[in-house]
Amino acid sequence: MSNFADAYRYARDRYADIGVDTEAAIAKLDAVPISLHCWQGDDVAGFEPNDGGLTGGIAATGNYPGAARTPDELREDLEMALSLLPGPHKVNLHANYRVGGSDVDRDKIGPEHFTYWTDWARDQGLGLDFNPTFYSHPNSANGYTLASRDEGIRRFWIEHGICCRRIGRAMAEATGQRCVVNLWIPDGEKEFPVDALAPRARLKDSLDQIYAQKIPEDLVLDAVESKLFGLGSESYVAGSHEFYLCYCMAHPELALTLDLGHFHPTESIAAKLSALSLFLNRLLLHTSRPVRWDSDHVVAYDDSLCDALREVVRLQALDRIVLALDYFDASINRIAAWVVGMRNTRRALLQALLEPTENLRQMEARGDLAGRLALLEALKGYPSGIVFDEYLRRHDLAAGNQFMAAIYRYEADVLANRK
Ligand SMILES: C[C@H](O)[C@H](O)[C@@H](O)C(=O)CO
Ligand SMILES: [Mn+2]
Repeated sequence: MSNFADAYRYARDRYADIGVDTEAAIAKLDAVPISLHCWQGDDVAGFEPNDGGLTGGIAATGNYPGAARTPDELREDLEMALSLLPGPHKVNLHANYRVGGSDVDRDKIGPEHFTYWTDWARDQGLGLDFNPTFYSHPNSANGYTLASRDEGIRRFWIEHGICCRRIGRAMAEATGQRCVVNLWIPDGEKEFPVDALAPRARLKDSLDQIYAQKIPEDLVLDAVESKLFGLGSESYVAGSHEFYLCYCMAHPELALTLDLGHFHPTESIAAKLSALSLFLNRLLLHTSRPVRWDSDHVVAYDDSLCDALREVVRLQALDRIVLALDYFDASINRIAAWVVGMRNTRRALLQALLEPTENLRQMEARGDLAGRLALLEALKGYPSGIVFDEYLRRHDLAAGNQFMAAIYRYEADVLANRK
């Protein structure tokens, strides 16, 4: 028997001793689709003519060579990354990644501008998620979109939001998988405004118009994403956590999006989930990693990620909390950024599925807090990594960082030619 098989047998038995079935955990893990964000592949540039570069208070720092420049190159890079990833995936697109339709602006885009992606996704057996793009456009230049005091600007962006839900529905119908349409706007200011209410009242009215048309939830799940600050909106964003939390309470068909980089560094997303899940039907987690600010670093296998996914599993909420990656690191090979971040996210989910949660709950209920502590601390030394390696092996994927060999080859053969 191989060392790997021996190692997995050992790990399986260790977990069995504490009442955890590693086979069941692997099966659950392999059923959870996680959304891979296209915008890591080209530094959030998109394919529209755009002299103004990336705006909206977000930044992709670094200039590692080989970023995708065309839809074909981005699709090729996505396929390369997906070939190194186990489990089901969706690809997350933004509206400014449309192909064709240069004669129309974002307030008039339609499903016909995304057939390049829907045809591809259907052939690849992938689901698609979608995002309206409320930045990197002349009509977002003054920092406001759906909360703008300029009614012409606000109308333009309301129409864009309505178009994008229609496109999301078409993506679901084309792929046979529900499309999550996540709305995030950059609207905000460097200094706290005297009238902080009016932009939020306008945002509420804009959202009411965008979500007026009901779309069956098996086709589209609408999500709204809060933020604490952005570059140039350090003191105030209209779409704050409180705003969207209240909006979702009033519109229970919506999902609230929590981006792990969108809160104060001391805030725990994990600690929020149980309270939110009592009142909201749906949540969307953007796995990201802030370093000092919302710096969108590649997701690391760290406490913030592991705690959040452990809570999702403890809440038995994998059917109600959707997972999507969101970061953009332009300082390293972008395929490696996708693979590291996605493997870490799935590995953290597996670790959560390998917890003897019911056993721990019973200890807690009978007041055996020492026993709970002892088991939780012991779990930190259990071989979840060996179980993940077995999961990779079952997908014909090498363990550890061996995937880098293929990425180095791809860089030499493909990326290096993008001059
Ligand atoms: C590109 C995404 O829409 C964006 O990253 C958003 O999800 C966000 O987190 C902005 O800070
Ligand atoms: Mn996000």
